[in-house]
Amino acid sequence: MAPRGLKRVAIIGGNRIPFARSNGPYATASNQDMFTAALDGLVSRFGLQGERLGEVAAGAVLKHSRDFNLARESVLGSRLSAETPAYDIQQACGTGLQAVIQVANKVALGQIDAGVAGGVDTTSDAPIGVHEDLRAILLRLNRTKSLGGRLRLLTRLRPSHIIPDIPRNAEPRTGLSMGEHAAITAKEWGIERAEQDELAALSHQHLAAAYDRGFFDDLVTSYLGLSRDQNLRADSTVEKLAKLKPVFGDTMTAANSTPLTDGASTVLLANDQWAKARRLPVLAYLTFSETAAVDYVHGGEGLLMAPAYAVPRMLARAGLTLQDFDFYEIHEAFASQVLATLKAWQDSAFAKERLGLDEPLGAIDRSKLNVNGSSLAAGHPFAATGGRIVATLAKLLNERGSGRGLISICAAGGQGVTAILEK
Ligand SMILES: CC(=O)CC(=O)SCCNC(=O)CCNC(=O)[C@H](O)C(C)(C)COP(=O)(O)OP(=O)(O)OC[C@H]1O[C@@H](n2cnc3c(N)ncnc32)[C@H](O)[C@@H]1OP(=O)(O)O
Repeated sequence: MAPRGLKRVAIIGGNRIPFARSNGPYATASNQDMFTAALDGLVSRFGLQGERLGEVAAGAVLKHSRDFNLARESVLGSRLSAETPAYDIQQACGTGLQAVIQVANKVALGQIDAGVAGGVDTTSDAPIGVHEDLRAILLRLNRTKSLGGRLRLLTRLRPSHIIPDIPRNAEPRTGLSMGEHAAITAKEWGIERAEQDELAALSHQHLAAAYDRGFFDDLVTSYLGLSRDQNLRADSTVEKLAKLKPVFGDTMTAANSTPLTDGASTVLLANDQWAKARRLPVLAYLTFSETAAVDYVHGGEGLLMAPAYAVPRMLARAGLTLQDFDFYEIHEAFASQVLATLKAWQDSAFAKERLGLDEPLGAIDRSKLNVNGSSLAAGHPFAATGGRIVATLAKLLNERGSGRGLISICAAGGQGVTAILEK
């Protein structure tokens, strides 16, 4: 069955709650609480009360088993029509952008007219598991009918069984944390401490300026007493950041690494006709996307370097160069990871040996990079970052009146999700 023709995918806008530092103001909020708040804020913003949308696609990187379909439960908790289908996806920190791409593809194919994509995460309410042996006993206990059998099982309980299984911010195949992996890449690419601190300080200064000029007034809904991203420190300067001690490798600190964060974001996507019928202006269009993965286990590539591969493939398909953009939104998992990616794109050997290209992609105009701040300042609630970036870039393009923006997000598991927005 062939589709009848592709439709343009319009980004109508986004809504998110301010991002909070882990174990801060959202410590008692669940993923479902936060995502419902972000979704319901989107409903208010765009008059979607009672609307039956094509679908809601969203996800969380860290999820309790009770949230087997977080997106659907959040729809039922929101003022969208209860007849809106919803499902969860997960691609680590690429989740939010991948959700946008999923919904966009269905809009493009004419399978749905409009949908919401989003993501949420909380490291304050991480899903703690129980000891494997205790789990086995509890499962058997649930199946055993006789009192004697149950009592016999209970005698197998040991004090060590109360040790919880807490999810680690680490790669299962290497045992190394994201920060430790990023530190290896930073060393390989010779990324200096000073340039990392400069990028981090700029992220804070840009985000603070954007809040001050009201840029986020129609993108961020106050929640649980927060009206701005809690991690934001407008007074961040390279001099202050230079004083912090390294936490990963020799150059990465708490300021040039993202903090553990809680938060949620949503984006409304639609075809032109749907938007026009509701008199909703289009901010920008999603025109291309690409996902890549690298073999960081055996292939000698850095864990967070997959966007360095996804972007050239996407540019080739779009017939564009790296310089053909007005804005670059490169997720700041770590300052060193952004800088390593930019350096790789300028490197002749990387172009030839890793990308199979004759020439490197070249440098970008750094004044176009993360102009309203990014994850180092806003924080990084893993699955919520993609929605934050898409909504921010769409609004930037709308403000400019025309242009093109590149989104690049690295993800755990050696993956990268990228996209192009145009006005
Ligand atoms: C997951 C994916 O798929 C892909 C990705 O995105 S990978 C990224 C995933 N994210 C991560 O791995 C999170 C990494 N971050 C962490 O683990 C932790 O935040 C961390 C270990 C880096 C730091 O944790 P911490 O020590 O609790 O940080 P915190 O106490 O806030 O800060 C340490 C110090 O730096 C200071 N500091 C932090 N930012 C600052 C700033 N902008 N200006 C001035 N000082 C600052 C703090 O004030 C604090 O100072 P004191 O010790 O004097 O109080």
